[in-house]
Amino acid sequence: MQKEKRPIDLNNKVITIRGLKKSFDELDILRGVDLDLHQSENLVVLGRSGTGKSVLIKIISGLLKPDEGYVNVLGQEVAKISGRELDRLRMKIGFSFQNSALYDSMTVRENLEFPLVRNVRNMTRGQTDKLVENVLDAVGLLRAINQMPSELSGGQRKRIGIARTLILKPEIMLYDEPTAGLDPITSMDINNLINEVQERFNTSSIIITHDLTCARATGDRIVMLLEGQFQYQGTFEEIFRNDDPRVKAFYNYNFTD
Ligand SMILES: Nc1ncnc2c1ncn2[C@@H]1O[C@H](COP(=O)(O)OP(=O)(O)OP(=O)(O)O)[C@@H](O)[C@H]1O
Repeated sequence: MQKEKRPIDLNNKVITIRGLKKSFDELDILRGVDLDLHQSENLVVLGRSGTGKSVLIKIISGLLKPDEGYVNVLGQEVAKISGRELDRLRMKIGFSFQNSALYDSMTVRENLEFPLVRNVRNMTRGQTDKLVENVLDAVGLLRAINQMPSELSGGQRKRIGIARTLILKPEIMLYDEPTAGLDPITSMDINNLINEVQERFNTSSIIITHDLTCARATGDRIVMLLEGQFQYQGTFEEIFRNDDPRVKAFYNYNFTD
């Protein structure tokens, strides 16, 4: 299902990237990437495996250094800030990884408290409980508060992973393959959740995927990474109206047997 169009404030950017290049040995992965993420926008980055989508996310979050180019996140140039500033910046970025990376020996409640204990000082028991319940409610899993991750389905674990990220009230969400390994119905639930998070928490998000159903359902705007650069951008319809055989192949791979 196509996402309903939302008004985007083009003057309010939370990420600006210009001329980003990154190579590993002789392999040129990103060859001059330009990207803007606007406030409260869901931006989908589409690309085949190995095109550098994860590398891009790592550069945005300061885990990898660019070889060339300008990367500004929430007003700070990532390559130029100190380690401490980078830590503070990372607190404003929520990551939803492919595997939800929950601690199996902890209950859902303990998993959600973990980032608070590590990052926020002087919280009372009552404040902690309230935050945990609030994010669990946001992902529709309040009832799972005392369960162990092993008792949950893949989709539920994914939701708890997203709740754990939301607990620190991130301004930017980075979703890496949010629907990977999930069945179509559970995937649709996660797509809806991504949109609900956008509405409820006013986050700006980058959604990395090669699942076109996810792209269509969540993306206010879609960019396509081909051969190290964003070659096309627009709405889902605008991108796939294109005659470029590489774009057509991507579409056919997703929607035909
Ligand atoms: N730290 C690294 N050292 C060397 N090569 C790397 C490193 N990180 C990524 N690469 C290479 O960069 C390329 C892009 O990797 P990346 O993980 O960004 O792909 P991707 O688009 O996210 O793919 P997928 O959809 O399969 O996750 C790959 O060829 C990978 O081997």
